Amino acid sequence: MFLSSPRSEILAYVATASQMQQIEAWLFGCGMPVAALMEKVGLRLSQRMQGLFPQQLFPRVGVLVGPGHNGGDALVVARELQQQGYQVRVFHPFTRRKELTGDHAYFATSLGIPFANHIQELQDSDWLIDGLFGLGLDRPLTDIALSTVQAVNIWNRPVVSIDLPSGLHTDSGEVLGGAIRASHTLCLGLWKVGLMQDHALAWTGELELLDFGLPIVAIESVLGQVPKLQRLTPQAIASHLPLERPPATHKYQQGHLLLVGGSKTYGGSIVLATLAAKSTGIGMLSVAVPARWQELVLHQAPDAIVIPCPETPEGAIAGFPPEMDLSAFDAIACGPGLTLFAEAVVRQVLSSDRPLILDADGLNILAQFNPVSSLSTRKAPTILTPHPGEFRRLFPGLMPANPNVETLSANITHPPGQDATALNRPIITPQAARQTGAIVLLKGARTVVATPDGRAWINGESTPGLARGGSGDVLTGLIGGLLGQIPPVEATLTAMGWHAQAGRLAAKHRSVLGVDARSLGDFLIPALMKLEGIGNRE
Ligand SMILES: NC(=O)C1=CN([C@@H]2O[C@H](COP(=O)(O)OP(=O)(O)OC[C@H]3O[C@@H](n4cnc5c(N)ncnc54)[C@H](O)[C@@H]3O)[C@@H](O)[C@H]2O)[C@H](O)CC1
Ligand SMILES: [K+]
Repeated sequence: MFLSSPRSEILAYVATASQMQQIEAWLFGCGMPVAALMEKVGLRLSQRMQGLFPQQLFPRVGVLVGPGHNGGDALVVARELQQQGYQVRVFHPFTRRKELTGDHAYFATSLGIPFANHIQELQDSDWLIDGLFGLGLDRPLTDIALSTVQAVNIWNRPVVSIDLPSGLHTDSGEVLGGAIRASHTLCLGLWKVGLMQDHALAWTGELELLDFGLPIVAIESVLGQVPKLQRLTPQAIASHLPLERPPATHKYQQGHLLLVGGSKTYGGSIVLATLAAKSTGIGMLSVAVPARWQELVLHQAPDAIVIPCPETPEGAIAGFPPEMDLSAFDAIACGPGLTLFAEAVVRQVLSSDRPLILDADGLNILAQFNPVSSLSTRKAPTILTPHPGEFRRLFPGLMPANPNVETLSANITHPPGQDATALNRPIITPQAARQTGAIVLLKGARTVVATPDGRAWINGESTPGLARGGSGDVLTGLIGGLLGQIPPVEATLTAMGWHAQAGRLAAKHRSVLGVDARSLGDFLIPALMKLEGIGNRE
C-alpha cells in the first residue's frame, strides 16, 4: 500500500539522526570501511554537484569543512572537483577533528588545494559547498562556526549543503544558533525528520535525496520492514489514481458520499467541498445543508442530491430530516462552514457506523466533547483533518495553547538548553492518531498523515499557494469522495497528494497568488491527468 518497488519504498523512509548512526554502525560492524563509505558518498555528491554547477559556468567553488565526517565528505568532493578542473578553495577552521577528516585534509593539501585562513577569502566563489555539520550537530553553533555561517549567508551565493544545512537539528529541524541558508540540500541515504518540518523549508532550498546505495538489509535492520515515517511522493499517489473503473458498472457501485456543512454565515465552503468531491468520480453525492442553500448548491452541482435541513436560531444545521438514514451512505464528510452551533449533527454522524471525515467546525465541536472517548467507541474509520489551531484545541496535551509557540512534544530529544520552539508534526500526529484511534491529517507546508498503528507519511511536495481560506474545504471534498470508494488510509493519502499537486499546477499556471480555492478545484482534474501520466510511466 503506497509502496512501489522495494528500493523506492526504502527511499521514502524518513530517519532520525540516531537511526542513521545505527545504520552506519551496522555497516561498519559488518566490515564496510568508514573511508570506503565516505569515498562512495563523496563521489556521488561530486557527480551531482557537477550537474548542478557545471565547471564551465561555475569554476570557483568554496568548500566549508567541519570537524566531523560531514567535513570529510566535503573534502572528498573538493578533491574530486579539483580533478575536474574547478578552482577549489577550502575553509576548515577546526584543529580538533575526526581522524578520517584529518587524513582527507592532509591529502587535499598535498594535492595543492589551498586552505584559506579567513572565510572572506572565499567570498568571490561562484558557489559554495557546506560541509560544516551534518548528523553530528549536537549543540548550537558558536564562535567561528557561527561567524562562518553568518558570513556566508550574507553573500547570497548558491550553497549546496551536504546532508543537512549546517546548524539545523537533524530531528527537529530547529536552527541551533544559526544555520546555512542553502540553495540545495543533498540529503544522504535517507530523508531526515528535521528536513521534513515546515520551519526547515526556509533553510533547505531545493531538497534532494542522494541515494548512495545503502543496503536495504542495513536499513531494515534498524527501521524494520514497516516504515514508521515516509515521505509521500507524486509517484506513490499516481499509483492510486485514477481509481479503477470496471467496464460494466453503475453509479451505485462507485460509492455514495454524504457531505454535511454550511450555515447562514458560510454557504461557499460546502460548495467547494461538493465540487471537489465530484472530481473523485464518486457515484452518488448527497449534500445536507441549511434549507436556505439548497438552490445555491443545486445550481453549482445539479448532479448532487441536496438535502434541505432545518436551521438553529443561529443559522446552523439543527438536525437531519427525520427520514434520513445515515447507513445509506458509504462515507460521510462533515464540517465545512458548519459553525459551532451544529452540535446535534456532529453527534449524529459520530454515533453512525459510517466511515467519517471530520473537518473545520466539525473538529471544533468534537473538541468540545472529549475527542478520545467520543472516537474510541466508533466502529467505523474516522479521519480528522485539523490545521494547527484545530489540532491544539483537540490535543492540548500534544501542542500548547499558546498560538505563538509550537513546541516539540516531550519525547523528542533535542539539544539541552534549547527551548523547544518548533512543532514536530511527524511526532505529535501519530500520537494523536494513537490516542483517538483515528487517522489524523495535520495540515501545514508539509502535511502529515498518521494512522493509529504509528505509521506516518509526510507530504513531500506542496505550495504556499494553498495557505488560504477554502483550500481545506477542497481537501475535505476530495477525502470524502475517495473515502466513498477506497479504504480510508489510501483515500487520505491520495487526497493529500492530489490536493498538493493540484495546488502546484494551479500555482504554475496562475502564480502562487492565483491558487484561490475555486481555481484549485478547477485544477483537480488537470492534476489528475498529470498524475495519470506519471503512473503510466512507472
Ligand atoms: N548518513 C550516512 O550514512 C553517512 C553520513 N556520512 C557523513 O557523516 C556525517 C555525520 O558525521 P559526524 O562526524 O557524526 O557529524 P558531523 O560531521 O555533523 O560533525 C559533528 C562534529 O562536530 C562537533 N560539533 C557538533 N556540534 C557542534 C557545534 N555546534 N560546534 C562545533 N562543533 C560541533 C561534534 O562534536 C562532532 O565532532 C553525515 O552528516 C554525513 O555527512 C558519512 O560520510 C557517510 C555515511
Ligand atoms: K552540512
